[in-house]
Amino acid sequence: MKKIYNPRKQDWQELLKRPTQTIDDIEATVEEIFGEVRSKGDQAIAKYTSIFDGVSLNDIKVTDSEIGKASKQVSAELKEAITTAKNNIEKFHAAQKTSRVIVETQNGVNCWQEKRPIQKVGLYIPGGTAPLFSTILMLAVPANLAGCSEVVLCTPPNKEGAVNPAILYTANLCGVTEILKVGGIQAIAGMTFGTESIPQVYKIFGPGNQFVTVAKQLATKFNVAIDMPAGPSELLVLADDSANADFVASDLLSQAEHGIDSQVVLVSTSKGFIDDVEVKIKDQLEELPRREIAQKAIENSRLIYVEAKETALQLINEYGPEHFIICSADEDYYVNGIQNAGSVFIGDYTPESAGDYASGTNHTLPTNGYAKQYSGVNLDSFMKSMTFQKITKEGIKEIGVAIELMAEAEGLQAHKNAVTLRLKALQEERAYENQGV
Ligand SMILES: NC(=O)c1ccc[n+]([C@@H]2O[C@H](COP(=O)([O-])OP(=O)(O)OC[C@H]3O[C@@H](n4cnc5c(N)ncnc54)[C@H](O)[C@@H]3O)[C@@H](O)[C@H]2O)c1
Ligand SMILES: N[C@H](CO)Cc1c[nH]c[nH+]1
Ligand SMILES: [Zn+2]
Repeated sequence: MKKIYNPRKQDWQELLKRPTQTIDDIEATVEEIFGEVRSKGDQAIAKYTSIFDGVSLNDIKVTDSEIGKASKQVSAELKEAITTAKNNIEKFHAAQKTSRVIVETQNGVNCWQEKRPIQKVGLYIPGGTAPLFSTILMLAVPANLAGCSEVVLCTPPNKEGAVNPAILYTANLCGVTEILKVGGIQAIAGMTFGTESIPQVYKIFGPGNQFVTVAKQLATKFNVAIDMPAGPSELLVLADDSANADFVASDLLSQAEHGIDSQVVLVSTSKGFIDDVEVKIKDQLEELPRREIAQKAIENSRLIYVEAKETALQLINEYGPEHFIICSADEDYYVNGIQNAGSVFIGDYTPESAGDYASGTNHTLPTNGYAKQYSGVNLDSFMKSMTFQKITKEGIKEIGVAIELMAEAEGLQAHKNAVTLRLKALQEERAYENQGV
C-alpha cells in the first residue's frame, strides 16, 4: 500500500484518483451492446451472456420451481440472519416516509405536494465475483415500502446457468415480481429497452462493476432514470492513535476484497498508527480466501499521513468517499465537518460491514467522488414528488392580475387569456347576481 506523508495540496487530485477505467474506455463497448439489444432483443442478450458469462441459456426467466428449490438450499441460520437484516432495513426506511405538505400560499390558492411510487423499477444485483443477495434487501425493501407495482430483478447467471440460492430466496422473500438471469451491460440494456423476456422499466437501481455503472449512465440517454453511479466499493478511514489498528486493518480489507478495482484509504495524524495498520493488513490478508483480489485492490490504495486535523478533513471532503469511518478521539470534529460521504460510521465498534448487511442503512451508495452531489439509495429514490393545486373563485381574483402581468411581460398572450377569461366570467357572474337583486 502506497504511503504518503504530508501530500501537497496541488498533488491531491492525482493522489486521490480512483483505479477505475474512464467512461471513454468502456463507452464504445456499452454503446455497441445497447444498439444490439435494442434491435435484436433476447437474441442479443443470449449472445452477450455467452460471451461475458460463458453460458448459453434458452430461457432467462427464473421459474417458481427454481425458487422453491433454492429456498430449501438456504440454511435456517442464514434465513434468520436475512430476516434480522430485513427488519432493520424496513424500520429505517419506513421511518423515512413523509406526509403531504399543504400550504395556502394566498387566500384561496391551495397548493400541496404528495409522493407517488415509480411504478416499474429494475434492480441490478451484482453476481460477478460474489453473490450480493444483501443488495436485494437494500433495493426491494424500499421499493415495496414505496409501493412500486413492478419490481424486476436482473442478476448474472453462473457458468451452469444458475443463480445463487440466497439471491433467489431473498428476492422471493422481498416480493420481487420477476427475476431474470442476465448480468452486466446486457442486463441494463434489456431493462432500458425491454426485450421479449425483460420488461422495460422507468428507473434502474443497484451497484455493479464499472461496466454496469457506465451502462446505467448510458441508459439515462434513453429516458430511463437511474439511482446514481454506484461503482466499485471504496472506504476511507480516518484514525488517530486512539484507534485500534487491528480493527482498522479489518475494515480496510473488508472493502478491498470486493474487487480489484476497489480502493481503500487510511488518513491518519499519526505515523506510528499508519505503520501498525500496515503490519496488521499484511497479517490479516494472509488468512483471506479472497486475498488475491484484496491484494490487487490494496495496490491501488493509500496510507496518508497529515499533520493537522484541518488538513485531514479538507482532504476527505475532496475525496468524497462512498464509506467514511471515523475512529478518533476528536470524533465530533469529523462528524460535524464531513460534507461529502455516502455513509458515515462512527467509533471503534461500528464496522462498515454493519451497514453493508444489517444495521438498517442502505449500502447502495455513490462512489468515485459522486458523494459530492448524489445521495445513497433511500425511500424517496423509489418515489417521485407530485404537486397539486386548487384555486377558488376568490383565489383567482386575488392572484389573477399578477399572472396576467407576468404572462404579458413574457409575450405569452394565451397564458394571459387563460386568466382573463375566468376573471371576465366572474365579473359577469357578479353583474348578473347584482341585477337579480
Ligand atoms: N457502490 C455500491 O453501493 C456497491 C455495492 C455493492 C457492490 N458494489 C460493487 O459492485 C461490483 C460487483 O462487481 P462484479 O464484477 O462482482 O459483478 P457485476 O454483476 O457487477 O458484474 C458482472 C458482469 O460484468 C460483465 N462483464 C465482466 N467482464 C466484462 C467485460 N470485460 N466487458 C463487458 N462486460 C463484462 C459480465 O456480464 C458479468 O455478468 C464490485 O465492484 C463491488 O465493489 C458496489
Ligand atoms: N460494500 C458494498 C457497497 O459498496 C456492499 C456489500 C454487499 N455485500 C457486502 N458488501
Ligand atoms: Zn461490502
